[in-house]
Amino acid sequence: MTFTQQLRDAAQQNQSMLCVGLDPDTRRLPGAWQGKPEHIYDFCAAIVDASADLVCAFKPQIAYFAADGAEAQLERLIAYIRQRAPQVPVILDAKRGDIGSTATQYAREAFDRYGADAVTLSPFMGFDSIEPYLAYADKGVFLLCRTSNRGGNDLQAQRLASVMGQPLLYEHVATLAQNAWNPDPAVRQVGLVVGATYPNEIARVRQLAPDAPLLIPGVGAQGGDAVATVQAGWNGVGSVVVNSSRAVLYASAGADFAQAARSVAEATRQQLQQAIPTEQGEAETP
Ligand SMILES: O=c1ccn([C@@H]2O[C@H](COP(=O)(O)O)[C@@H](O)[C@H]2O)c(=O)[nH]1
Repeated sequence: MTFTQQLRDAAQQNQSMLCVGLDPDTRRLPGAWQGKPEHIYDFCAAIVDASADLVCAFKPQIAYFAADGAEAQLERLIAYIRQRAPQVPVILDAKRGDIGSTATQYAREAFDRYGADAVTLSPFMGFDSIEPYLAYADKGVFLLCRTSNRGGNDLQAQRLASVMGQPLLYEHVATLAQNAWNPDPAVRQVGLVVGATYPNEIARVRQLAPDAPLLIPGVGAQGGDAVATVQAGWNGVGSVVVNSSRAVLYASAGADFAQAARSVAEATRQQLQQAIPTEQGEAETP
């Protein structure tokens, strides 16, 4: 099954556009686990248990595991998600980008070692840095397009004088993902990352890439507007995957952390679903 289909099925089954981000900061682990990297897996597995029926994807951020030498726990966690929630795809947030020979190794890391279903990539080094990932036909990639941080403007909002129509850089990335960098439109392996903090840009990206899956971080801790995000990104065709990490993970620092995480995830899921334009409200979640 293709990644896009897997995403659609999970969204449909759980009636959800919510992706829970797994960003385990050891300083914020609950109770006796605080400051103990050996409990990263336990914490994330409890979050998975608490939210598996509420999400369309999980997104582990590799930095939080690698910084503590916890890669083995990340492998274990993804294997656990497979077993606990086989219908829910895993997007490895690694933001890789390198020449083809090195990208081949990064692709092996994401897909063979960790068993992720998709990975985030920087498009900065061009199509040959993306190609090794596309060789895995059933996997997906999300290219950084208009990121959620303010500094994203430094490059992504620059106008490209050399390209016909003079688009902004992020618009050019969206157009590439929709066309030239999307070798098999039927499979649609290439999605885009757009920040929930920039709804106008989400709408523009959706216009340029109507059927690309959009991974949209920035609701919750970064203050992005969940309703505006769905209104901008939803067209009934391309998947909308809205990530929230810290707001869910650290909803409580106490023994009730998993229940509190579930409550926030459930409220966010509902808010996103209710924002689907009414004439399509009962339609299949793409
Ligand atoms: O533009 C981007 C791209 C990726 N991220 C990642 O998403 C989560 C957001 O975490 P929150 O706690 O919900 O703010 C995090 O892993 C980032 O690395 C992003 O925020 N913006």
